[in-house]
Amino acid sequence: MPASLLPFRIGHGVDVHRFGEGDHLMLGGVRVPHTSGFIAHSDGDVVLHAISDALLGACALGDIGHHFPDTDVRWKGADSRQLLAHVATLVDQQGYMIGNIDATVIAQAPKLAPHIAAMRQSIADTLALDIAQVSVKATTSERLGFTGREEGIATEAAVILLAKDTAVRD
Ligand SMILES: C[C@@](CO)(OP(=O)(O)O)[C@H](O)COP(=O)(O)OP(=O)(O)OC[C@H]1O[C@@H](n2ccc(N)nc2=O)[C@H](O)[C@@H]1O
Repeated sequence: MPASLLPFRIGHGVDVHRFGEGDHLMLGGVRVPHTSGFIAHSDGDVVLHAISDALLGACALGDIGHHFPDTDVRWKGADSRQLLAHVATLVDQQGYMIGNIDATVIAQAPKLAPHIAAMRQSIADTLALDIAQVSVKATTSERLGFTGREEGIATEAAVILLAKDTAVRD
């Protein structure tokens, strides 16, 4: 079966950002106060980047670095919700709609539980999804590795896409 006719496509994305100067982090489109910022060309939103990479991966369209090079001045300080929204249009152009998203933030700090609901809503709003289609979780790495040493934050995301011509409608 040609890949373009697959009724479902899954994708997986990963992103990492190193802590640097600053007093907040952008995570899932939400401003989270912290003792550091991210070192990044854009706003460094590692959650939205991992989700964007998962959506691009599901469509075999490469990765965010290919679509939004960190050498392109257009993305300097960019709100990563713009990047995610653009990726969503690429998914739509491929004939797919987003089924659901599950992102896991790997961070020793800051405590993200208070911000999860806002992240889910921000992602759902950006992608015109119901919040029930968007999951965001957080976990520590038990103080192991670069995340455990609070050198940065990683995020992994999984998505499933449904072919629009086969998606079950209400
Ligand atoms: C979002 C943006 C916006 O400019 O920058 P940041 O705000 O994160 O800095 C970029 O899209 C962030 O792209 P991202 O993909 O995370 O950056 P990197 O990890 O540095 O990879 C940049 C490019 O190099 C390629 N790459 C990466 C690692 C590797 N061993 N070989 C490669 O060829 C990747 O395919 C990617 O297209």
